[in-house]
Amino acid sequence: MDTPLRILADANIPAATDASGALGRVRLLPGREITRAEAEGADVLLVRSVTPVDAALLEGTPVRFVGSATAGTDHVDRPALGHLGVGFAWAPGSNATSVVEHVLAALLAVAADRGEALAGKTLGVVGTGAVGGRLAPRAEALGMSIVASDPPRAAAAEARGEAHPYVPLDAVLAQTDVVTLHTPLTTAAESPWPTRGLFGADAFAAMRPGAWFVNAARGGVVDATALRREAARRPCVLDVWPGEPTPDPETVGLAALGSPHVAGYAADGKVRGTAMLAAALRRWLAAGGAEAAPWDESAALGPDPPPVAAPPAPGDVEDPVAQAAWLDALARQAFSVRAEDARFRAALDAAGGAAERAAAFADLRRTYPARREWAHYAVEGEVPAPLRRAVADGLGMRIAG
Ligand SMILES: O=C(O)[C@H](O)[C@H](O)COP(=O)(O)O
Repeated sequence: MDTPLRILADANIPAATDASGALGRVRLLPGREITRAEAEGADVLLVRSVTPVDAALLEGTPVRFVGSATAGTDHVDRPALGHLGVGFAWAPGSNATSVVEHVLAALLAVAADRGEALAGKTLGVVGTGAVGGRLAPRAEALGMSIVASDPPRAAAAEARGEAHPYVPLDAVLAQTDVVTLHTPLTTAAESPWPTRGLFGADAFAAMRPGAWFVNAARGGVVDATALRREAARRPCVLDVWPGEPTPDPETVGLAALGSPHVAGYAADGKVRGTAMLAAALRRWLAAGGAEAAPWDESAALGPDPPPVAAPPAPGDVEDPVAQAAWLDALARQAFSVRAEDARFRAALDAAGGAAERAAAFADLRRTYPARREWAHYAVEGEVPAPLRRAVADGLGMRIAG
């Protein structure tokens, strides 16, 4: 290519310049400022979830390739991109482990704060893709039993004549102590099983009284009015919100734990997303005859974090309530959902109107403290035998010695 490729990237994509700088000239902008006027000066767009990508953004611009460093693609009109002949890549699964660990940290925190056990509870997993599929075995290792609903996977298995473990959503809601959402956000035009507004008054009414509710998928899967009512009735862990980036202040106030759509923000997951896009962009360029050396992402992540310390053994190591408290005390050394919740509430409380709240929401995400996936943590000290499986396979931390 004679003139350098003009790559316009969301400044919130870590190492975007390192990953793609060898391919062209990289310019960084906040995702919400990637407008049509900016796209007119770009050949390639690299975005995250806050940039709506559609014909209005791209038609008539030089953009020939769009990469989204995200697992979800509901901000991208993929048929429009196909129609315009614009290449597209995204990063499915890149941050799944991060979301799983946010959810596990939150479940342990809620259990510990309520003086309840996690072991022995039933977890209803709604959607068993990259996140739900990884969450289930880890929650099982914490002693939870799993009931899952996934209509697309159930239908595919049935079409192949295969048995499957899925039950209808109503059965999940009726049978479980905790319901956690891990679906994509889809409309009826996109899927026979649309999820937009899936959780309204009826779905909540079908849940057990007092059952916990977790949403780290997309805010639009849940109806805002129903959610506000439920947040007053049951422990709700909310990382995503109807109406993002301006969540309803009352719902925030009522939530057991809240955060600004950062469940997937472990550094490992974000860098993995960058690497997936960089590889896809290289493949796209190679198809047009331009080869470039692969990007080595290892330098983008620092060394492993320091070890975490096994808390003192509980008096009764077989007591599931004490076990949840012990696991929470261990997990929170790596990553504190309570600290994130406090930071979130303080920033939103300090913000005035909707515009200020939206700015605060974006700022919280931009300045999210560094977090690593738990596989990078070694646990030092004595891990009581009944908790070893929960630490190794549930939290996924390494037991030293
Ligand atoms: O879809 C995803 O990958 C996640 O929701 C991701 O964490 C969104 O983050 P953003 O692109 O908005 O920074």
